[in-house]
Amino acid sequence: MKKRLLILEDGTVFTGTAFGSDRASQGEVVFTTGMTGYQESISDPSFYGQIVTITYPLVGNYGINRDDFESITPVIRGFVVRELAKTPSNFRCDLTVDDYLTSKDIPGIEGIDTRKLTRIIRSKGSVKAILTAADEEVNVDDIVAQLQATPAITHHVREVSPKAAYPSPGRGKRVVLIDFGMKHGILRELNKRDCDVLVVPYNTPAEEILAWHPDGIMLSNGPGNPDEVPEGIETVRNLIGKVPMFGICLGHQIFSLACGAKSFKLPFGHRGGNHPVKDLRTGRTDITSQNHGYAIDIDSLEATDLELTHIALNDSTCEGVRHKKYPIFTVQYHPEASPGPEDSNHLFDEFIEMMEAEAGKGKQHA
Ligand SMILES: NC(=O)CC[C@H](N)C(=O)O
Repeated sequence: MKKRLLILEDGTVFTGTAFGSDRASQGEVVFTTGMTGYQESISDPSFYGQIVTITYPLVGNYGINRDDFESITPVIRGFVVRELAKTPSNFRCDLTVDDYLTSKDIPGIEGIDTRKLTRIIRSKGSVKAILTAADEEVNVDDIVAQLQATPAITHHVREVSPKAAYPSPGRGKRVVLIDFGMKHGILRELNKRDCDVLVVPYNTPAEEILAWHPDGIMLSNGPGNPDEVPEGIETVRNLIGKVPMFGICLGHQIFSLACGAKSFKLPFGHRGGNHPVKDLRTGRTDITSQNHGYAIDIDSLEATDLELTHIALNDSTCEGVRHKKYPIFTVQYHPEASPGPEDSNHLFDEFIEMMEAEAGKGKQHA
């Protein structure tokens, strides 16, 4: 068994056992509190550039299966667990996490104190780290200096958004889905409702989108800082008021920025399948799936046409908004919830109803 090190920019060194790829890797370490759903997390493009640690102590016990991927190519920089199951047992299991990560050239480390790691992230905030072999030549001071000098990764969305548009046909509502690094779950939910979906790259101009005569626009999740997606913000700004919209996570942030709101980086993010969110209009609390490091500043909504609709009950940050004049709503959490609870799945039905209501208005005017 090969030894591997996880070295943090504050100088903390964790020594564990290597699995997955043999290469060294660098990224921002983030923790997620989901007790299951590691396959969906590994393949969620919103984790681009990040080393993911799971707080639940045993990971991999049902293996990797054919059906639960959220994207074709996983883009995490590393995977950190307390204990990795070597002999998964599940009727859907195709291969082990170790074999899967090896095939995708992603390094992992197991046998480290993931609680300690999580407490460091919670108290220090965003932490850069490197995963490397435990050789004699490793000079921790040099690595720490290198980590501290490395600028944060930018342009995440460009790396994960498709290069060209493609259809996912249906007979129902025509939806243009702007893919900022989409989880497949979003497409799955639209397909389930028979939507005629056209998936387009993040930098598709508004005129091109409108030329498809969509009934609605879906803004996907995606990685990185929403302020670094000016093309997306511009496109969305030019679509407001022209067609109903529904946004999720990065899509929610980009829409809010397009309306004049501001975003900020959360101290350590919201990641997991157990985050309570309150709908301020109904008083109902949903348990939600989340994966975000940024949030929209609630105070900045005042100068916009947006109404705050949802808040996180753990830290009272913004979890959803609605446009005061146009049929547009967006949420910071994941109603497509893979992995996670399905409490908020009804939002996709509301999107369909919103498109139907808008189409009805068009007929009355005709
Ligand atoms: N899942 C997402 O879309 C994440 C949005 C954004 N990248 C954030 O971290 O806040």
